[in-house]
Amino acid sequence: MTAILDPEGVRALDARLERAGLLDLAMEDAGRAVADEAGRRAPAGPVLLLAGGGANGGDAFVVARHLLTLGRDVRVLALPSTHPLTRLNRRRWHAVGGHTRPLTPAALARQAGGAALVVDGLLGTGFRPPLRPALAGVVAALNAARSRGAPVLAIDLPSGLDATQATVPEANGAESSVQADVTVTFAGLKAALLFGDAAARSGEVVLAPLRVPPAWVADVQVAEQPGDLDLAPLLPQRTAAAHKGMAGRVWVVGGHPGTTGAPALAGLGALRAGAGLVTLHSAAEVPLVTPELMAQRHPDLAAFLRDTPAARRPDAVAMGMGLGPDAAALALEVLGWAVPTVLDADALQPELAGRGHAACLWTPHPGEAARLLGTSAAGITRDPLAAARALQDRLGGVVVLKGGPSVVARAGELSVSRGGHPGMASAGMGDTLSGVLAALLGQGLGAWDAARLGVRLHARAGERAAVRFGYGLGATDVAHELGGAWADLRGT
Ligand SMILES: NC(=O)C1=CN([C@@H]2O[C@H](COP(=O)(O)OP(=O)(O)OC[C@H]3O[C@@H](n4cnc5c(N)ncnc54)[C@H](O)[C@@H]3O)[C@@H](O)[C@H]2O)[C@@H](O)CC1
Ligand SMILES: Nc1ncnc2c1ncn2[C@@H]1O[C@H](COP(=O)(O)OP(=O)(O)O)[C@@H](O)[C@H]1O
Repeated sequence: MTAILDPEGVRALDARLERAGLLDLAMEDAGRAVADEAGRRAPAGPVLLLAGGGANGGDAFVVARHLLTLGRDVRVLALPSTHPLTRLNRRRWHAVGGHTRPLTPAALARQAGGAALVVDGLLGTGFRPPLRPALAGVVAALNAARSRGAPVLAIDLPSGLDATQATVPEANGAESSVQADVTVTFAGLKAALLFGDAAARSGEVVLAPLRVPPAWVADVQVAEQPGDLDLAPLLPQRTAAAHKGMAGRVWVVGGHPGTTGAPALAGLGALRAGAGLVTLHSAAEVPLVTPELMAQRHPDLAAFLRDTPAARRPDAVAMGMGLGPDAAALALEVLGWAVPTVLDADALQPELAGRGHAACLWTPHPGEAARLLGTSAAGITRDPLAAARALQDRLGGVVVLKGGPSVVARAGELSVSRGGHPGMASAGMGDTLSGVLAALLGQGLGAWDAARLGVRLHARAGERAAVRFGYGLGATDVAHELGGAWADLRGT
């Protein structure tokens, strides 16, 4: 399980390290991890380090000392600092024979010329946008050096990114953040390293754990990112005596004239994620994508749902895909059954807020999330963790805010998925996910576990299918890889 930290959490962790007399050692650990990565990335040639005034700059001085003691050609350009540990590590750097020159855009441009690697230790989690103009010139000079061929390694976070934001802060059209090739981050991931344009600025992300009790990090995390090893135990198990009635009866309620493919894709997702019996209920004629699915057309879908006796209700429902304008009323009918239910697409309506139950799983993409919260999609994607928290507050149950990566939220807890493929940005992909989630609910998982496992299975299936289809990936291709994704997780 990997922690996701925000600046407040980092400050709390720092305070705890300080009380324990371990902060100096944490900076030493951090700098050593960066020096190791720098050695791997650039085994020979000069290394240029840029040190800012805060602890991020202190890390840079530790890196410089370690590389120097390994016999490397090391140059340091630094801003003045009042930070005690940064000053301490600057003295240690000088004590081993190192030199420091003042950091200016011109000095950077000169020194970066022959560098095998430039290490960005200007700003980390302590940075608050907007970037001051004096540093904007340095950031621009660093990006220019990179475009002339010098690879850039960022310490903790590329300078100029706000650790909590998926967007790159703006600064009057000037370069506002560093473009890194690799970022070595400490103790836990930061949201900026995971989401949106900010993540694209970070390059490859390497996590360097600090040697502290894991509970110290868990105590301050804002979210977690489970690994496949964490999720594998959630996979439903069957004995040889299993029969279809034990593997979950799933209903898909969706489709409307003109949007009949969506429920079919959800049905396929449910089938491939192990549902024993999948029935599509629709007001329209749904295409038969595979004969294992049963499809029932109801001229009056509302009456059919209303008249379904408790004994005939399924183990789980996925509803909303292509369901059309009556979706909210139909959803209210199904919510009254208190059966585990995935609400997607047209069933994601603001009037359903507060009408759900604990076994509801809401699966908005950013556009639907914006409709539910009365905000813009840009507002949602800027801070997906905050958006997922707000959606869960509003809707209750469990929320999957879809994206690459998706965020799963339940009361007081956030989980960020990993993996997937940009080829999954294609129509119908979310319909398949709804089916997967309903299948897991139908096999007895709770909404939180079904969401975390289902999102990962779907993402893994996408990774597998992308090997063949790349950006031409279709939702059915992903559905057909679900069995392989399941086997991958079981084999971890
Ligand atoms: N607990 C942890 O996770 C650890 C964190 N460490 C390092 O500590 C860093 C955080 O250190 P700090 O809190 O000192 O903060 P930073 O070093 O990230 O930033 C503070 C510096 O940025 C400047 N600054 C802030 N806003 C600015 C703006 N708008 N324009 C220009 N300059 C601005 C400040 O004047 C100050 O010099 C982390 O990113 C990481 O590199 C490591 O030392 C190891 C332990
Ligand atoms: N770039 C990406 N990386 C990983 N997964 C992605 C990416 N883009 C989309 N996805 C996944 O694909 C699905 C898209 O869902 P959605 O937008 O609801 O599609 P639709 O409404 O067409 O069915 C979500 O599960 C999302 O997490």
